[in-house]
Amino acid sequence: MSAVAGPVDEPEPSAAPWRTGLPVARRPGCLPEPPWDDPSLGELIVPADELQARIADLGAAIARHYADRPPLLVGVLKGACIFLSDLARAIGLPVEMDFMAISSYGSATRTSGVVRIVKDLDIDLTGRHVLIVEDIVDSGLTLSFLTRNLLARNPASLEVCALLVKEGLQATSLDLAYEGFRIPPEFVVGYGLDVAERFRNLPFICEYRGGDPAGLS
Ligand SMILES: O=P(O)(O)OC[C@H]1O[C@H](OP(=O)(O)OP(=O)(O)O)[C@H](O)[C@@H]1O
Ligand SMILES: Nc1nc2[nH]cnc2c(=O)[nH]1
Repeated sequence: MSAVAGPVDEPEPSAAPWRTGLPVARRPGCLPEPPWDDPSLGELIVPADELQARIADLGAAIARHYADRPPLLVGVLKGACIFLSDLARAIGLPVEMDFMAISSYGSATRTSGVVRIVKDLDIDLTGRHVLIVEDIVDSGLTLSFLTRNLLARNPASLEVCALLVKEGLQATSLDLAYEGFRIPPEFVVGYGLDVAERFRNLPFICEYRGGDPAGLS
C-alpha cells in the first residue's frame, strides 16, 4: 500500500513500513482491547497516525488549490462521515458541507451492482465548486454514478477526494484530484467503513477476515 500523489503539490508516495501481516489484535501497541480485539479483524492496512498525517497533507493541498473559491464538500454517507470530519478541519478555508447517502453494499462484502440514493443533497450545486469526499473507491460504481449525477446539476467545478483506492478493481479509469492511499484488493473496515454497520469507529483501517456478516450479533 502506498500514499498516492494528486495534482497539486502533493507529497511523495510513501512505503508502508507498518505492514507486518499480523492481525490487528496481535500487534503490540495497537489497542488490543474491545472492540478492537476481534478475531474477524485481520492485518492492519493503515494505522491511525498515518491516516491523520495524510489527511493533514490533503487538507493543505486542497486549501492551496481552492484558496480563492472555498469548496462545497459533499460527503458520501455513511462511510465518509469520519474522513470528512477530519478533512474539513484540515482545510484552512471557510468550506461548506452537505451530505448524500448512497448505498450499494447493504450488509454484504460485495457490491450489489445497484447504486441507490438514500438521501439527496440539500444545497443547489449550480455554480458551486464541489469537492466529493469519498472514503473508498472499490469497483468505482458509486463514484461513477455520483459524478454523472452531480455534473448534471451544473456545478462550476467538480473534483473528487478519496481516502482509499483499491488497486486494480475499477472497470473504468478514475479521475481523482486527491487520493489518500492505494490499498490491496481486500475488504477493509474502520475509520467509517463498516461491515453490517460495525467497525466504523475503529481509528485505523484493517482487513476484515470475518465470514458471513449476517452472523454478527
Ligand atoms: O467503488 P464501489 O464498489 O462502488 O464502493 C465504494 C462505496 O462502498 C461503500 O459504501 P456502501 O454502499 O457500503 O455504503 P455505506 O457508506 O453507507 O457503508 C463506500 O462508502 C463507498 O461509497
Ligand atoms: N467496509 C467496506 N466497504 C466497502 N465498500 C467498498 N469496498 C469496501 C471495503 O473494502 N470495505
